[in-house]
Amino acid sequence: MTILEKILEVKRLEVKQLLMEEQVVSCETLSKRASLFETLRKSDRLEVISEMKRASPSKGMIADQADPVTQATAYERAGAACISVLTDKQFFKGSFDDLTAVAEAVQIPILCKDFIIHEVQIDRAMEAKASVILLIVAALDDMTLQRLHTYATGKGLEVLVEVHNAKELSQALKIDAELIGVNNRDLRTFEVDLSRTEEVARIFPFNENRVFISESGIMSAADAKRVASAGASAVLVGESLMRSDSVEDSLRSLQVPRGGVLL
Ligand SMILES: O=C(O)c1ccccc1NCC(=O)[C@H](O)[C@H](O)COP(=O)(O)O
Repeated sequence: MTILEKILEVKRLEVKQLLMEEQVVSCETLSKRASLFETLRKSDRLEVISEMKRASPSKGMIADQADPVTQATAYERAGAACISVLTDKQFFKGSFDDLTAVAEAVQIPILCKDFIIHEVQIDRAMEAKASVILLIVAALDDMTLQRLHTYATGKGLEVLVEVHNAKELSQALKIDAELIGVNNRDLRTFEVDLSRTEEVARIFPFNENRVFISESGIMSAADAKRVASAGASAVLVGESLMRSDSVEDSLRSLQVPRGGVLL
């Protein structure tokens, strides 16, 4: 069984639990935050979606003592476009309390980074004050991807649709995703390869209705320049910022000029 399959098994149990508890209220209003899509579309530098990441299946413990609010406020001061908060407990040592604490401490968009397979998790993310959710194409069949995308956008949330190859990109394009992220990490083998971003960028139909984001494995300004010149508008960065002794300087060093297609 791959790690993704294991994670999804746990998520199915969490969904059952959430549906039984009937505690999640379906929120109809969103806290007012800037649109991540508009921020990325208008920017002429590579923007950073910086992640609160204590641990991961591939690296084990990364920063067990990290305080989400301290981390998030440093990210915001350094000009992050968005803060991604891992909310999964079992594999990433995150929580919805982390998400809410971060959302209450900063003004910028907040991404709920979890493995969403059901509407009730979208309600949970919204209740915890997320303004963006993640949908991973590899975790969903076409119909569920479409249904969850429609559900989330209908509630005013933005959706980052994560792909890993050309086939998944075509699935993301079919649902008119605006925020499309290429994960450089293979979620089945953990192998990280920035050439994933370059390969998908070659066939990415750049236009003003969608932005291209490079996710995972960005460790340096050189990595940032590499994916920016492939056409990325933003990078999603966790580990290297969590391990940095100077979070703000590290984040700023990734905000390189956009090298790709400016629309
Ligand atoms: O990070 C992992 O080990 C992992 C394993 C299985 C599924 C997802 C995983 N990570 C989620 C992410 O996408 C990353 O946290 C995010 O892109 C940041 O990556 P990095 O900068 O390499 O920490």
